[in-house]
Amino acid sequence: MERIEHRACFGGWQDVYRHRSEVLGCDMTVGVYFPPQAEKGPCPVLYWLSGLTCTEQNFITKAGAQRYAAEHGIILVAPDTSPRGNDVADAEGYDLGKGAGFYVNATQEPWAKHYRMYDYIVDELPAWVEADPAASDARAISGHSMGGHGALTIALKNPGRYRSVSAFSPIVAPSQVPWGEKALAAYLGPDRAAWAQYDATELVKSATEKLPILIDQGQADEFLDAQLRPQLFQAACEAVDHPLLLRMQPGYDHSYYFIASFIGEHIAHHAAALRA
Ligand SMILES: N[C@@H](CCC(=O)N[C@@H](CSC=O)C(=O)NCC(=O)O)C(=O)O
Repeated sequence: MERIEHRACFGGWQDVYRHRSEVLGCDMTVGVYFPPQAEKGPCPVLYWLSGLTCTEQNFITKAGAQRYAAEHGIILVAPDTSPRGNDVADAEGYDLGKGAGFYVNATQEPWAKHYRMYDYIVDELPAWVEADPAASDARAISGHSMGGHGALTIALKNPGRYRSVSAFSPIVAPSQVPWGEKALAAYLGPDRAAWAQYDATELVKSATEKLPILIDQGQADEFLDAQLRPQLFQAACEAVDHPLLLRMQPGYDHSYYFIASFIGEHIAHHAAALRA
């Protein structure tokens, strides 16, 4: 493990690490923000999953989350969005391959060898983070777009593992939209039954834990109707009485300006659960 960035930020430290991932079979970069409270004892951790085309840099440089993490004493962990390296498979286009891991364990060639982002986020990354005495095992998860899909599906599939979950502009029904159909077909094959295990709108129907979900969605989001379709998830939640607060925010698009505008409220939402 190597620390490759170390910058003072709101009384704490914004670091970036490179570490070996055995699950992914490559080196990975991860942004970790340590709030000032981490110098005095273990702090809870919010895992942030970024969207298509992102690395760890997008969130740590654009969201402005560190100010709120410092207020609430929360460690922020922002991993890269796919395996990386010259021997890792890739594809034309921004929505498949590197930068587009979709937080699944691929079963199809040429992806299966490295594209195991689900196991990386659920198991390997927390084990690495929590080996640091500054981090406790109280976890929350959030993300944006493809990362919102990751946060929702991972929380729904792992009852008891996360104290809270939220998402910005998530892909809530990947089996029903072009981004998801392309990625799930490539990574999991043509059998749509396999896709359901990574589709929040399907998973919520049988969720055993009623973890309240906070979603913010911009009404001026350029991907809203074609790729995101939050109403599909809202209807599924209503059908099974799963607690969901879906906030449609007038004027906001899909960008990090939107995330920066509401990240403080999301971190307060997570802090209430993590510090309860
Ligand atoms: N038009 C873009 C499409 C990629 C894009 O918008 N990526 C979003 C996430 S979309 C869903 O996962 C993003 O977070 N971009 C990084 C940023 O800093 O804004 C393109 O063609 O690249």
